[in-house]
Amino acid sequence: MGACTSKPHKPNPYSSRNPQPLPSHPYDPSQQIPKTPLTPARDRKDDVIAGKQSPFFPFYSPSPARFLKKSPAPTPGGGGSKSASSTPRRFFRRPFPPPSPAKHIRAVLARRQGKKAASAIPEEGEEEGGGGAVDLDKRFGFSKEFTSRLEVGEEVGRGHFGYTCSARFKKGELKGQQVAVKVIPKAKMTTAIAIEDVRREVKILRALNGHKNLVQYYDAFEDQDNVYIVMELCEGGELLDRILSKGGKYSEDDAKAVMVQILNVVAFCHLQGVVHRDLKPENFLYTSKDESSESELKAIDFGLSDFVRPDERLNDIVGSAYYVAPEVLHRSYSTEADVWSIGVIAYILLCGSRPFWARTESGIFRAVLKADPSFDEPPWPSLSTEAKDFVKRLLNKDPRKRISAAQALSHPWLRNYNNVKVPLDLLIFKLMKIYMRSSSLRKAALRALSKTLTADELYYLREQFALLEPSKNGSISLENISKALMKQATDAMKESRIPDFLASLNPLQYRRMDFEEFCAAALSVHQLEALDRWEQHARCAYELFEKDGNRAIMIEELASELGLGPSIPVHVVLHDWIRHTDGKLSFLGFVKLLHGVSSRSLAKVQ
Ligand SMILES: Nc1ncnc2c1ncn2[C@@H]1O[C@H](COP(=O)(O)OP(=O)(O)OP(=O)(O)O)[C@@H](O)[C@H]1O
Ligand SMILES: [Ca+2]
Ligand SMILES: [Ca+2]
Repeated sequence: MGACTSKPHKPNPYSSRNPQPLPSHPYDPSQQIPKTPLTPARDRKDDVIAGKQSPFFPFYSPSPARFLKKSPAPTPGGGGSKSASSTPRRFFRRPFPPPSPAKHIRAVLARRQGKKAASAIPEEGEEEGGGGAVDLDKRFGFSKEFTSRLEVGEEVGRGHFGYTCSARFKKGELKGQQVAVKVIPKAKMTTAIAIEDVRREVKILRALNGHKNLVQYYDAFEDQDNVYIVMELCEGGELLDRILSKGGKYSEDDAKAVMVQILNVVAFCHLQGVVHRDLKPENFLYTSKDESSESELKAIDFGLSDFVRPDERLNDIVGSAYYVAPEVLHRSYSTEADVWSIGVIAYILLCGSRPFWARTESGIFRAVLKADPSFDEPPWPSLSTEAKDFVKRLLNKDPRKRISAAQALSHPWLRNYNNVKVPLDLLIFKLMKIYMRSSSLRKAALRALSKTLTADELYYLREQFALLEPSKNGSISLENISKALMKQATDAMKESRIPDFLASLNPLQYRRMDFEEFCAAALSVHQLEALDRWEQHARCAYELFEKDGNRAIMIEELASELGLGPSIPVHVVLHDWIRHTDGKLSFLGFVKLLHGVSSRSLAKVQ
């Protein structure tokens, strides 16, 4: 057992001598999360230490989608919305309570603690170390020399899965170096999933080491009782505490400074094929307490993170309720889910309250799925149009319409802030892959659409094209793409199979692509569709297409383009899309063609 746990004044809350009290009725879906006033971190941590009733440990895990099936439960104080599409905010004269520590979704805890049903809920203390955990292999292959290498100091923080102490290397080349050690008790790892999570947390930290906004990883150790993750000590505290100390409101410039750092590290993770899945202000730490200095923000806690292949959708429900994206609740998501969480953080920074709030977990989920966050109440009317547009684009409920982290850094609200550099975005390669597999007809339609892009919209594409270092004649090939990716490669890219994905861009091996074609290939039709001016774009593009690309087509040709199988009566479905007079595409057909094969049928092809 690490020295951390033997400190008499800081008892280990994970020890069976100090069990977390269970909720009085774990089944009660309306169980209230206690109202959370402006709570300094110290108090809430002390609450846990003192063994008071914790709102963080609901032990029952009903299907997180169950709220979709039943009518919304009325919630006291008007916190729940009566109509599915109304935001609970409208029932409040005052803003929501200020942000407070986020709770993990029940399903996360249940899966990781091995609770299959309510009847499986153990008595207090039963879960600690024993039960089903006996035959689990809890060997990680980490060094066993923790106590000889490090001297442990004060506790500096804690979460559900671990607690963190300051420490110092006793010997070796890092001798004297102050570090942080996250201690994860093996007794808490009662399922294979929990063990795998810890294994992956270390693997990801190790692979991603080196980004300036990601906590630096030094080493991992283990003994009989714990896993120890040794990393850089961030002395400036959690972003959440900074938000609370500022009364929940940041100036736009202060919010930009936070956003740029968060987006930088998240864009980097996404390029590596890592999705964090638990982005919240508690999981960003400042390196120093000094607000005026160069204190940097660091992402921590990759405990729920995973590798995701470019074409893959994840399905396990993971995260913290206030920050969880709608598609996570629908069990089909990828890196865009992190961008949603960043949107929630941005909303909180700018106005001081949460965009989706209710007293119960199911109430929060309903709001996330159905409610539109308010941008009408103060201080929103006094904030810049760009700031509002930025937050709205992050909080688009459709992940295909949501902008990526790299795109967020090129949004007008941020693009001129402090020499922001737009990083390479995997999204362009995903879109290029679909483009290359499209028919010449769809390519022509996309080309027409790309000609309608405004200078503002072209900014991101220009930046991405420049990152691919085109040749002197202004074109790129597969080699440019692989070089640009290799420059950024870490071990994580292998895990997330990005090299395999690159092979799908093989047609570019034999030809080059100029900027004009690149725009057609890398533009996102779904994202453009989310803009107010979409109709204009599409009409204008259709006119251009009429001049250059429209031709009489066979219904079968269009059906195959759209991935419609022979069992579907294509004549009936597609009739509206073809002009009767000349057999060419109608406007509706043109728009359908722009969208191309639906992602579902594309997944089948792969
Ligand atoms: N490198 C660090 N430097 C300083 N403090 C840290 C560091 N890493 C973690 N902490 C503190 O410890 C707390 C818990 O760490 P972490 O979030 O990794 O644990 P967790 O159990 O996985 O949390 P969660 O409940 O969010 O899943 C952090 O919120 C932070 O206050
Ligand atoms: Ca955490
Ligand atoms: Ca965690």
